[in-house]
Amino acid sequence: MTPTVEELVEQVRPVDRTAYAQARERHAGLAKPPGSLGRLEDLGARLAAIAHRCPPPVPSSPALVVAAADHGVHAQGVSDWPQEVTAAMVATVVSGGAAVNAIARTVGAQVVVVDVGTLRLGPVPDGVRDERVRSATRDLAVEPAMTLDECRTAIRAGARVAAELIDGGTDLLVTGEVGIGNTTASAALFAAFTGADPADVTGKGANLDDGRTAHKVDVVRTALARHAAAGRSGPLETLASLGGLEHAALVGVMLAGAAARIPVVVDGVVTGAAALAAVALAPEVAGYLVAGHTSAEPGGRRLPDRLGEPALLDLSLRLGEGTGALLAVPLVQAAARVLTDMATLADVTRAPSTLPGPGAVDAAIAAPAPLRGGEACRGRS
Ligand SMILES: O=C(O)c1ccc[n+]([C@@H]2O[C@H](COP(=O)([O-])O)[C@@H](O)[C@H]2O)c1
Ligand SMILES: Cc1cc2nc[nH]c2cc1C
Repeated sequence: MTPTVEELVEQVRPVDRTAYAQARERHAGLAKPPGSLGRLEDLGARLAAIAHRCPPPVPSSPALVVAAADHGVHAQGVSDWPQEVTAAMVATVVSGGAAVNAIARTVGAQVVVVDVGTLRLGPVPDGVRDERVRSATRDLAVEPAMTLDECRTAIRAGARVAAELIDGGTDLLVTGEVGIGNTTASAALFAAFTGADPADVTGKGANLDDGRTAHKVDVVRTALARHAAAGRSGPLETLASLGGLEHAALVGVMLAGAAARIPVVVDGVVTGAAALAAVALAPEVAGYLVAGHTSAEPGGRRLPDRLGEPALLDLSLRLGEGTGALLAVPLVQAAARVLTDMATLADVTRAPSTLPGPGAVDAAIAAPAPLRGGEACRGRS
């Protein structure tokens, strides 16, 4: 039985501050000037906190979950593309021809496509996980996009897919999505969860021109006013009112990953909007999320602030699918491997003859404070 949304929230425990501190201390004693691996050290310490152990395991089986759905708000003219492109891109991803497949092959990640609500007349194609809740959301500018039940069902579908992957050995979850019109829903979620003005978090999505982007801002504004007029509401109501079925499914992926103490890499503005909803539902989830890249879409630029750390990459990507998150996978693996594989300064002191410059190394490593011992975790012995 898939847990309820409340049970999923309940299963998320805080990350482990002790493992974090141990990793920080270990970093200080590794064979490098302290702090010289910069943000890779920050990430390594966070991975230890996520795994509740130091050193953290080196992720070897990353899996990307691409959640797909369509959007009723498309009727407002907020996208340059027909809705059929969503189903077409789902078929492309499952057949291996999308950008995300090229990157997944490069970084050795499994790709799982989950249809939670695309518009289609027939069955979903072979190879696509069929978790359709309904055929597209309602128009969020005029009414709640989902009922609470539909929203819960999509969250639980995402959690179920993630839990099955984790049972099968996945040790790093990567989030992705496809959904024509979903940058409008994402902008609405960013505005609702951060208090930002719609003009500051709404962009051209998949190449909308300037005039129609201004109209898109108005649509987001209308949706927020409608939602506000409906009265005070919690995170689930906000997600159901303004989000998409793929946002909800990705919330489920994030909750399940956090519950299993597995890092979850966030992609662009769409998965970022899902991350805001997940953190609003279960604040401890934030500790398990890694911002993979900064999307060029304006909302995406705000995500790192909300997660409390800069994204790992900024390559001006604005495609979605999970492309930027997947590109960050080797960084996550390297950050963990540094903590498991590197020699310590103490090891180096014991074997100075293996390093160049007779006497120079001894002198150089005499300068840093020696390991205090006891607290730092051990990597290779
Ligand atoms: O994730 C992002 O940062 C991102 C930024 C711009 C566009 N997208 C993708 O473009 C599609 C939505 O664009 P639009 O203009 O139809 O809202 C959807 O399939 C997303 O995957 C995604
Ligand atoms: C072609 C295309 C590919 C995509 N991949 C993710 N969103 C997309 C939107 C479009 C339009």
